[in-house]
Amino acid sequence: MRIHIATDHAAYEIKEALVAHLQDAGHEVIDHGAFSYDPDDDYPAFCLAAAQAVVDEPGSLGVVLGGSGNGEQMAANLVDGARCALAWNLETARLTRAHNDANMVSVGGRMHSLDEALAIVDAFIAEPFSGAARHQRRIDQLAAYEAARCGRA
Ligand SMILES: O=C[C@H](O)[C@H](O)[C@H](O)COP(=O)(O)O
Repeated sequence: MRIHIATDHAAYEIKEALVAHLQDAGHEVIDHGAFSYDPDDDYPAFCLAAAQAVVDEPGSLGVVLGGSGNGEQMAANLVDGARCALAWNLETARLTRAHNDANMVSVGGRMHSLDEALAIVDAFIAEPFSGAARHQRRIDQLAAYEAARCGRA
């Protein structure tokens, strides 16, 4: 699977480990930054780029990392078509695929050990969307709002 990834300084080491982890698992990882450790960098540009890439490549998934994952999730969700959830354990990671068909996950690198963060991302990637009608109906309602807001409907 093609996976777009981004982080700011707060989870830079986790991103490096995650890229290697995902590549070892056979995924194609596209890194949208940060490309070096800079304690003063800002997450929006990295996360917006990753989210746009996910939307531009249906079937791909995205991972944004930061200290809490909060701002990274907010940034990603500003891109039309991005559905980014902040996952904070295995269950929230699985549920956002199964119920929300999330195409991106945000993880707070300061909230977890490295092993926990990797496991959260693994759980997110492994879980399929359930396809249940009630979940699709709700996703469609959000998409309709987004389309209207953007003048597409
Ligand atoms: O929501 C934002 C993220 O958690 C950032 O990674 C965090 O705010 C960065 O904080 P600082 O610049 O204090 O390292």
